[in-house]
Amino acid sequence: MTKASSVNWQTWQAEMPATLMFVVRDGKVLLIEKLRGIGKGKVNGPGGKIDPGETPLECVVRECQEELHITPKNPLKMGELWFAMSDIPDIHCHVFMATDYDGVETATEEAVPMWTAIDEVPYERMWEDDAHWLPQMLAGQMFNGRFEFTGEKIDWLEMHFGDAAAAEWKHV
Ligand SMILES: Nc1[nH]c(=O)nc2c1ncn2[C@H]1C[C@H](O)[C@@H](COP(=O)(O)OP(=O)(O)OP(=O)(O)O)O1
Repeated sequence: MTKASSVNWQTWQAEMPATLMFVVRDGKVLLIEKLRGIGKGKVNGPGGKIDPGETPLECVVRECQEELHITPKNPLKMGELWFAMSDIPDIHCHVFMATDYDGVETATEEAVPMWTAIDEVPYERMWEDDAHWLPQMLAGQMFNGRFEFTGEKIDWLEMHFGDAAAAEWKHV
């Protein structure tokens, strides 16, 4: 990106903390078609808003239980995403991966499960930022990313990958 960010990221604070989970097994990733909330109609991982008093890890497990009736085992934090939005609250999203889970993935009022080959992830049906970090995360890299959106379009972005990126997370 050539233009400068219009956000002061040193002082920026999100109005909404949130989470995402990507379960990966046998070369496939468990995505959802999201039926309500922010990003309704898009493909994403399960996840949602962090409740007051909840940790990101507690939230992502609860959201997987609510949305898909599964409990991910040993979730590993992989990244943080900072979204400065134009028309919805700014979001600080904690992204996790897991390779195993209890339960049977089940469609609910919130989500329809979609096992997808890692090389067939439908980025055109996802938030625009996902193509900037999900391939790298699925290849095992930790990351952080800052994005400015107007509506659902990215105006500016900055991504970092690797251990140095994890050192910049605002929350462990
Ligand atoms: N730019 C973006 N890219 C992305 O991949 N996920 C995003 C995103 N912006 C928001 N999300 C996700 C993160 C989180 O899982 C979700 C937060 O909104 P939701 O409305 O789904 O929260 P909840 O499931 O808690 O909502 P309700 O239960 O409907 O109140 O949206």
